[in-house]
Amino acid sequence: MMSFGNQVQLKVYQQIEKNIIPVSYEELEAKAKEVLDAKPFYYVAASAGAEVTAVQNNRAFDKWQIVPRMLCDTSSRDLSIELFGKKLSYPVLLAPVGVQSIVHPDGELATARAAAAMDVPFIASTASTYSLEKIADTMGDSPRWYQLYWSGDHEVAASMVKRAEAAGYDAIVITLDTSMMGWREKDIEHAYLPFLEAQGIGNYLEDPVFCSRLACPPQEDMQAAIMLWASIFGNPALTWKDLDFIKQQTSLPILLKGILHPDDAKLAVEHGVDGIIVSNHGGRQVDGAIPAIDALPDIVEAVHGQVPILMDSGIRRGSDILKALSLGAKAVLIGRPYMYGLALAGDEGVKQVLRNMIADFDLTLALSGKRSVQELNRELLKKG
Ligand SMILES: Cc1cc2nc3c(=O)[nH]c(=O)nc-3n(C[C@H](O)[C@H](O)[C@H](O)COP(=O)(O)O)c2cc1C
Ligand SMILES: O=C(O)C(=O)c1ccccc1
Repeated sequence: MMSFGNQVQLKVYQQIEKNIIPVSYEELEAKAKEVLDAKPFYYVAASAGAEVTAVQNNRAFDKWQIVPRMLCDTSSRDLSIELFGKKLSYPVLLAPVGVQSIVHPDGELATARAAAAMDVPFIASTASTYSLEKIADTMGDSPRWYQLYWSGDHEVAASMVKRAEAAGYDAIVITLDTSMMGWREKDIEHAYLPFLEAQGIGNYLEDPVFCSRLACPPQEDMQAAIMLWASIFGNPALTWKDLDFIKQQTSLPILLKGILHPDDAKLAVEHGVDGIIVSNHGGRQVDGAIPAIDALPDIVEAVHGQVPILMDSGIRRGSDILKALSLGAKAVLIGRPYMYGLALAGDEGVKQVLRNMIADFDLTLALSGKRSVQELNRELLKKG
């Protein structure tokens, strides 16, 4: 009986399928730094302020220690989960990341191809270089979710959601933590804001409502389109009451991304959302914010299993996934690791990052004495 994890190991050992990119996260990042120009590299790698939260996102996992169990017959394992009535092969999704063409010309299209090949859902960003329809077209029936940046122009937000539903996306993720960009020192020093270029707003440029707000087609006056984008991108005036508006636009499940406070998690449930993503945006928004893995346990407790809770920010290896799931997350999202895979080797690179991370998780699960994601709980962990 050979598990997913063992198969991946064996293939690499036998050189049938060589790793074309580094395996370790640290080397992956170092290699991406070599091949990318400084501006796009730091746009991806850097975070807000002194990057305390970004560093803590990773370190905070070390506090939790796995206490493996023995003699549990882990010869066959099931990594699948069910979310919103659909089976997913793994408890892993690709986090929404905007402007992906800054690291690879195929951008989100390459990521979408890799996601489909690996049967891992891709959460396409509102701020994608390629339109949400073009992304969907590369994915066949493979699972995909859509991430909404709820713009100051409600009709544009509604249009995005309706387009996503028409293009076969399975869920809507509303990101709440980025009503404006955080204070990112590297990007300010570099005077680099990729969404102030045409490639950054590709998905908006194909939105009929967005274009209807322009005096002429965007191709004739790109500067005007970019200025319009900048004026409507974020919406710091939103409140919980506004959620009803989006709910009325779609029958898809709605998740809120960027929840860190247990009281907000309770409010989310009270307002009828279908899921929560615990996240601090990879440390890119509020420097000094609580690491996502530290916010997770209190939120799990506050929500009492009423809706699924996912998490991201700092997932780098299989053991991180195991810890997050043992603390009550239903699934995790990964961000920067796959962006480096994309930068280094396009869709093949994204595939390999996913394959390695899932193989590592599968082996860590087995060696901890567990056969399935359902068997994971807090009893497997000790707080060190
Ligand atoms: C370059 C970059 C762009 C991002 N763009 C978006 C976005 O468009 N929408 C969104 O909800 N989150 C965005 N995020 C945040 C990710 O979805 C995710 O929360 C974060 O990357 C997870 O942390 P990790 O990178 O430590 O895995 C972005 C992150 C990065 C690194
Ligand atoms: O950079 C980000 O973190 C992000 O969320 C974003 C927002 C708008 C455009 C591109 C990326």
